[in-house]
Amino acid sequence: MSEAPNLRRVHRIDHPLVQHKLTLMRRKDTSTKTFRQLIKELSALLAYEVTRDIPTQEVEVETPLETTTGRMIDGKKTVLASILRAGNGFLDGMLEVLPSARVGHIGLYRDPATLKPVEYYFKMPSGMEERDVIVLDPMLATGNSAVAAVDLLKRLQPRSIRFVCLVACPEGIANLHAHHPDVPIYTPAIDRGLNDHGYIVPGLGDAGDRIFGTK
Ligand SMILES: O=P(O)(O)OC[C@H]1O[C@H](OP(=O)(O)OP(=O)(O)O)[C@H](O)[C@@H]1O
Ligand SMILES: O=c1cc[nH]c(=O)[nH]1
Ligand SMILES: [Mg+2]
Repeated sequence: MSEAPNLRRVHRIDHPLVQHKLTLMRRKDTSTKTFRQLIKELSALLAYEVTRDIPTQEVEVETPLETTTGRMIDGKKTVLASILRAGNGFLDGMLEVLPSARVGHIGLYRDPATLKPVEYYFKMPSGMEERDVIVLDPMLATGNSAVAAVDLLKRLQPRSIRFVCLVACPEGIANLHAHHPDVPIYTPAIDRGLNDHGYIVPGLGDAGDRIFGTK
C-alpha cells in the first residue's frame, strides 16, 4: 500500500468548471481535437489558481474620472517551464492569461522499463534568480519526472517554484514532497494510484499521446 501523502502543500482545484472539463478529458472516446481544446481551456483556469499569490505592486492609475491605485503583476517575472512533451499542452491557454510570461523547456521522457526520467533538453530564460517558475506537466505519476525537473531548475536558484498538473496520485505527491517539500502542487485530481506500468489509475491515459495524437 502506498504511503499517505502529505497534503499540506497540495492545492486541490475543485472548481466545477475545472472538474467538468477534466471529466471530459478522461473519457477514452474524447478525440485528439477535443482533448487539445479542453486542455487549453483548463490551462487558463489553472493559471488563475496557481498565480493566486504571486507578487503584485501598487500602481497609480488614472480612470476617466479620477486618479486611484491598483495592483499589477510583473508578468515577465513568471516562467512557464514545460516538461516536454505533454507540458506543452498547457502553454497556449496559460499564455492567453499570462501573455508576458517567459517560457522554458525541460526535455524529459520516462524510460518505460525503469520509469526513470531521461533528460534530453533544458533551456530557461536568463536571470532566473529574479523569476517565479511554474512547472507544467499534466501527469504526476511516480513523480520521478517532476523531481528531476525541479532538481534542474533549482541549480538556477529561481525565486520560487510551483508545480501544476491535471492528475496526481499519492505516490507522485509523496515523491515530490520528499525531495522538494518547498514546492507546492496544484492539481484538480488526486487519483487512486499507479498500475503495473506506472500509469495513473483511473487517470486519463498517456497525456502526450492524447495531446499530440501519437498513439
Ligand atoms: O511522474 P512520472 O512517473 O515521471 O510520469 C509522468 C511523466 O510521464 C509523461 O511523460 P512521458 O515520459 O510519457 O513523455 P512525453 O510527454 O514525451 O510523452 C508525463 O507527461 C510526465 O512527464
Ligand atoms: O498515467 C500516466 C503516467 C505517466 N504519463 C502519462 O502520460 N500518463
Ligand atoms: Mg514527459
